[in-house]
Amino acid sequence: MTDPAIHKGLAGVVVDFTAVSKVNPDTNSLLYRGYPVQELATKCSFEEVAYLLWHGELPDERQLAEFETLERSLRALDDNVKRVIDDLPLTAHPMDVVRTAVSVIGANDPDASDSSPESNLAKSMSLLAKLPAIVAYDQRRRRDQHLVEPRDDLGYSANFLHMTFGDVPDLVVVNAFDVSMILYAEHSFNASTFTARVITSTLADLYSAVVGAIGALKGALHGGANEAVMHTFDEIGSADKAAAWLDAALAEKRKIMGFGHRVYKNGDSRVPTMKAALDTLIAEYDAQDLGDLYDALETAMAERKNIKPNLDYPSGPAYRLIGFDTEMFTPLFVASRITGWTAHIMEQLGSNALIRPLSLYNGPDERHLD
Ligand SMILES: CC(=O)SCCNC(=O)CCNC(=O)[C@H](O)C(C)(C)COP(=O)(O)OP(=O)(O)OC[C@H]1O[C@@H](n2cnc3c(N)ncnc32)[C@H](O)[C@@H]1OP(=O)(O)O
Ligand SMILES: O=C([O-])CC(=O)C(=O)O
Repeated sequence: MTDPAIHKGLAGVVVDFTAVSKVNPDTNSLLYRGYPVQELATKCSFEEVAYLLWHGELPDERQLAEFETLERSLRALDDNVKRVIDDLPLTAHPMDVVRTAVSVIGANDPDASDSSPESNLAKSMSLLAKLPAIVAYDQRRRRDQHLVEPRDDLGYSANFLHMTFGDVPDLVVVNAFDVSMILYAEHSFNASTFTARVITSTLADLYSAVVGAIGALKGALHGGANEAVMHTFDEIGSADKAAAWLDAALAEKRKIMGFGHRVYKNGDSRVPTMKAALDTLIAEYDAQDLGDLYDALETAMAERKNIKPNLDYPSGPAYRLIGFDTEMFTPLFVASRITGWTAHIMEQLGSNALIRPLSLYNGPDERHLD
């Protein structure tokens, strides 16, 4: 009997249907519930996109107003969550802080194990509303600054920046941030979403699935790359050093963070939109040096490896310009991706099958104790 084929990393394996999003590398497109993400990024708010991902349709005026009112009412952090964050050392990575905070919220929810669609939607909304407060609180405590309370007269992104920096930046900055939130929201069966679906498939609760997804997103091959891109930029220093730096890095067989993708082999569909948002920030902050470095590394990588940037490449420098510390970048991804993760958790539960693949044993032959 021949051995079954092994699909290392599940590359190329189709494991289920999804109606949440469609990633098409042939047309270099990404649809959320049928809508091109570029159109959503220019015409919709992050709140409308969250509604779309959860409900399958964009909200009408009344539905959006209700959604916004509810989201704004849930933004404040409970004291028990703040206390747990306060007790975590500053040596803890912010992703560990977010992961722990979500776990605490879950442990304090008396309805944690109610997996009805209504309850899971309510939990998803609560996490969507609270994640900005968690990220902002952690960013501020690392800067020895006090908590800034949420404002319910502001939209999601403006309030997120207000809670982080103590004021609302120019509209161009809020818009660029909102675009990044929309682009990061959903991407089919990526590693963190698949993790959430695996955990959900055991009938564990939504919080457990989200905590697991945060763990999967932390890695540098996935969400952690937006932070790693900035470390690369800091290591290189300036545009004129990019090509030599890249040659040395490739000679050492290093992976260049923010480049390459498991599904897209000819460029990430989201990059042009995020690069345009980055360009508005470069103009706003008069940061052409950063833009030059971005272009120089991208060009050198294309020449040497013909590998294109993924979404983390423009997002990292955008978050730097907005003012976030580098290690806060992946938690920003969490704040956005909570929408996609929870949409998939609800979809998985809607037609569940335990996810349990097979493996081919290659250990010692059967043997026995004397
Ligand atoms: C939002 C996101 O999560 S997007 C992904 C973010 N992650 C990163 O930016 C990390 C850097 N990129 C990578 O490590 C990879 O491109 C991945 C993990 C994203 C995709 O990996 P895979 O689909 O497994 O591709 P794989 O690693 O097999 O790459 C194919 C070839 O391209 C090379 N390659 C791919 N990406 C890179 C890179 N960023 N730097 C250098 N070489 C690369 C590989 O070394 C390999 O070369 P080889 O055939 O000579 O061995
Ligand atoms: O799809 C992937 O493998 C990774 C990615 O781009 C994402 O999760 O946004």
